[in-house]
Amino acid sequence: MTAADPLSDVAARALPLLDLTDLSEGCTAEAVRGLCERAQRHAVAAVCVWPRFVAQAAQALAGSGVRIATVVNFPEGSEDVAGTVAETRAALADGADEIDLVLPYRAFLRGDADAARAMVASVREACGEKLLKVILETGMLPDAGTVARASRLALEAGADFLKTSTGKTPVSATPEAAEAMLFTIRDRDGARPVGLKVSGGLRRVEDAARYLALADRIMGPVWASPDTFRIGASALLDDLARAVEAAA
Ligand SMILES: O=C[C@H](O)COP(=O)(O)O
Repeated sequence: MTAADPLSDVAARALPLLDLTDLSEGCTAEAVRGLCERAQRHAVAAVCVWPRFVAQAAQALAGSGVRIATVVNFPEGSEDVAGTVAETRAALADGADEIDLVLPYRAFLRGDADAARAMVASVREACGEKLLKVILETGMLPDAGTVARASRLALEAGADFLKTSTGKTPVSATPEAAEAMLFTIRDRDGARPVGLKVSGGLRRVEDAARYLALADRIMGPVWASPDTFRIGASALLDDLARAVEAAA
């Protein structure tokens, strides 16, 4: 994917990679019903909803191929391990396929890497075979070197995906952070497949194009698939759908 690719091609490629998200404070069962309908209509990768809506989404999307993601230790990253593990187990029991865990990034920044590692390892264990994405909250990390260190910690503790942001801080995904995460994924030891989810503040098809181009450049043009690359967004679907429809 390059800057010269038509936006309709970008959008067609991005739709099956989308984690269609509603993590708004005032989210309602009615909003989740609409979210699930749109997710199914556009065959996105997953919906990402608050834990209290997982059972509803799992029921609405049963047999559709759209996966159910939810968030734990979200958005502050400061819950305790036992509570976060309990939250994870409850979400899985309700039908979650994927857990998006906020790294205790404040502890990590204070130098308490052990606390951050223990959280990821404990939730990894609770997840079993289910997908674990670890949100680094890169907008709160001071530089690319710190993003790379947090990425390595999360991968070593068992993350299946690195994810940039909660969407709740002033700075969300940036190309610089995504690049540092992709380099860490590419250069890690071991053959276990690992993916990247860019999230937070992505609104336009051009945003998707920028991150897909980055993934293609660093990981190669056939790497990005729903198993390795997701775009988490609450307000991107309409622009993607418009671009696809405009070309039809
Ligand atoms: O996990 C994804 C983010 O919460 C979505 O952020 P957004 O509302 O800025 O798209």
